Amino acid sequence: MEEEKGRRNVPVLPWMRSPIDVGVFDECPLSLLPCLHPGLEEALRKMGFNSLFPVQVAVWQETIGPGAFERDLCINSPTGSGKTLAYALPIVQALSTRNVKCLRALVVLPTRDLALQVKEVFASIAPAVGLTVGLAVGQTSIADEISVLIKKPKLEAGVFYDPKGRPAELQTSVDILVATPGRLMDHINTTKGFSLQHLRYLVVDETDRLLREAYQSWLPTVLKITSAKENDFFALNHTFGGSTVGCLRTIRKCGIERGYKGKSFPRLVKIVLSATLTQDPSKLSQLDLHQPLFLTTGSKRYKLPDKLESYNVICESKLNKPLYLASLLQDLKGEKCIVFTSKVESTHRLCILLNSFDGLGFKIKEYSGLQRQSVRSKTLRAFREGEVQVLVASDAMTRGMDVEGVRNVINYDLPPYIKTYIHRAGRTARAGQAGRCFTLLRSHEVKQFNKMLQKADNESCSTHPLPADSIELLRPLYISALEKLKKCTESENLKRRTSSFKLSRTLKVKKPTNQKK
Ligand SMILES: Nc1ncnc2c1ncn2[C@@H]1O[C@H](COP(=O)(O)OP(=O)(O)OP(=O)(O)O)[C@@H](O)[C@H]1O
Repeated sequence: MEEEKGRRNVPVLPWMRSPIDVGVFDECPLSLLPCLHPGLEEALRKMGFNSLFPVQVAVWQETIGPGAFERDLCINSPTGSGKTLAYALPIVQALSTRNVKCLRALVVLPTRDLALQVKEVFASIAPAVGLTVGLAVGQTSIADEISVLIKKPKLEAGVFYDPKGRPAELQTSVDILVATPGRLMDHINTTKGFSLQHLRYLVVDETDRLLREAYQSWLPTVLKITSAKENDFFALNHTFGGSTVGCLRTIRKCGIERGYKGKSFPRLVKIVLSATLTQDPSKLSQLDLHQPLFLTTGSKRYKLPDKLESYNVICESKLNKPLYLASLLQDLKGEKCIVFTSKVESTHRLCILLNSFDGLGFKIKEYSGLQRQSVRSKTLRAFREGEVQVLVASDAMTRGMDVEGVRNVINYDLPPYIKTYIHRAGRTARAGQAGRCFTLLRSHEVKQFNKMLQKADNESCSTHPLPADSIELLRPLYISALEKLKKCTESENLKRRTSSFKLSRTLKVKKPTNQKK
């Protein structure tokens, strides 16, 4: 049985079997980091960073260091270990010598809030070396986005006009673009002047999440555009919506380097990352990786942050779970905390219920995929600024979100997979800080839960006791909170029914007019 378990942990792909262990790297003070651009060092110090984290040092070595971006990188490193800067810094440093402004680096993320967060990291360092960062996430109208991303070109050194192509009119005005797949595809398909022709770096962050869904085939589309040979560009111009691809060309050095040999265009360098990177060959093959190098931490497939403490909280019955949660929140005394539920509907109900508990004394808000993006962003801002202490969240919050000062994560619902546990728990204990993850369980679930934790090298998960008197004191408040929840749900249902009735009446009134037409 043990052997079988062991065998299951061995990656199928040969290049994954001899990874670089990020765990053997130490933090490196900025002053000792070889080749770091002085402008970037200054920008990092302004961010309060005086050294690079191990994963950042390891990636630096494979990109700016002797590795020289020769291999595509697959990075599996714990939550909060600093993966964003691990790719942002070498890309910005490598592009700092560029002469012509055009889109050279594309970073794709699964959600808008994550993309905004990553854009902030690039925006903190890129201007120090004269680079511009753009965002394509659908936060503003497509017209507004285009006005930022595309500009009328000036012919600069290194660019020549191609008489065979169409006249140069428009070109991308950012060097680095952070995008979500949907909006990226909108620009590829319809935005005049949006070109990936000069792309040198492609980052697929939260890779396993992005590979799980097709998202309008963004990946094959990007790979097709960027792997095209020089002669194919005109053809692609027609295939991908008539952008000005083919009009401008950057004259590039075509060295006899690994991966470049015999090609007139340097290959696209890919960096893929996650705290739970997939090892599935069929998924990874979609990325068309070039001599991939696997960087991971330790020998286990999954790793939790070093300073994360995991606890379970035993609830005597399913019905009383909210009571235990309220008691736990009280015990945590208003420390910044994220409570995870497994369904958007329960997120909503639980948030109303907690807010109906008189005297809990802290601000509680909901963050879920059911809400409009603008509402979510507002809540997130309030949580970051400390105006909200408890966020009741669906799994929309699980991945990548980085909020300073989150001391506790609570799994109100048992996470279905170890990957879910890792990403949820990873909202705390970030950047070497301490953090705690509590999971509310019924006693019969403890065995299953412990078994799941072992997959992440976590053998010890002790029980966090709640004072019995605090539960008893909260019980009457819980009963009245349930009443308030019932009233609130009824009034919400009534509102929903009324608005759908009004909508159906409006449609009926309009119908004859449409039929006439
Ligand atoms: N060199 C550094 N020094 C100090 N803090 C850093 C450094 N690098 C990153 N950080 C901080 O560490 C935190 C986590 O970084 P980041 O969000 O990149 O983690 P991650 O590995 O991508 O996590 P996840 O897997 O959850 O997305 C951020 O708050 C970031 O500002």
